[in-house]
Amino acid sequence: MKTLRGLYAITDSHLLADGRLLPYAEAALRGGARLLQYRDKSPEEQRRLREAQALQALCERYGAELIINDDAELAARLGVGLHLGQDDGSLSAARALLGRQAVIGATCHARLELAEQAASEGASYVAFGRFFDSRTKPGAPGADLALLEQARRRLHLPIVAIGGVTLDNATSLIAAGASLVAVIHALFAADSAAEVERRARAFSQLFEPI
Ligand SMILES: Cc1ncc(COP(=O)(O)OP(=O)(O)O)c(N)n1
Ligand SMILES: Cc1nc(C(=O)O)sc1CCOP(=O)(O)O
Ligand SMILES: [Mg+2]
Repeated sequence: MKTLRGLYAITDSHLLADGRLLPYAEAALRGGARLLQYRDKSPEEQRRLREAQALQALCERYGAELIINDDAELAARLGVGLHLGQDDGSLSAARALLGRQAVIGATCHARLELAEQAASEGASYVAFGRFFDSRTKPGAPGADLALLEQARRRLHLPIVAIGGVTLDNATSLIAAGASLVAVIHALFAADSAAEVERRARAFSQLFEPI
């Protein structure tokens, strides 16, 4: 399995509509994103399959991990990773379905006990959030930096920080213990693929030793 550290780019069906999904996702990968999550809530199975396959090919080209949001069957069909929220089905069942090597992540909001549970069920990483005001998910429960510090001490898994992450606040999350920062708006709400690449590179550089 690849090292789970760095920028975690998450697609958004509104920001990446009108032909932007693949060029903007590729720009994020070119800028150094290590994980790319396909997050599309639509019921259009055929389109979702086609898009996920195209993203899989891109991730392979750039040595990154593709993670499917919510949909264990699609992840199993492609043989890629999966992210599950608290209401998205059983993590143990997903681990059994996808096998030992798959990257499987779990949303833990601001609750360490959920992270410990996820770890015991075979999660590869745990995600905490929302740390800041989020344009994408304004109603997500809040989390703070003290939680990240506590999680770093208690858990032995990569920790993802999500929710309103920007180039201005990501350093505080990394310093508090985040192994990955997951970003939608501050990465993909951009006028060009070149700008997405510039932002992705800037996020990625925050993880480099000085
Ligand atoms: C990396 C990461 N962290 C958290 C989430 C949120 O998952 P969930 O609570 O299931 O909400 P939706 O994204 O499905 O709306 C995530 N997707 N990725
Ligand atoms: C999908 C998601 N989950 C969250 C959580 O707290 O679990 S916050 C969030 C949205 C992240 O998007 P942005 O970078 O635009 O804030
Ligand atoms: Mg979900």
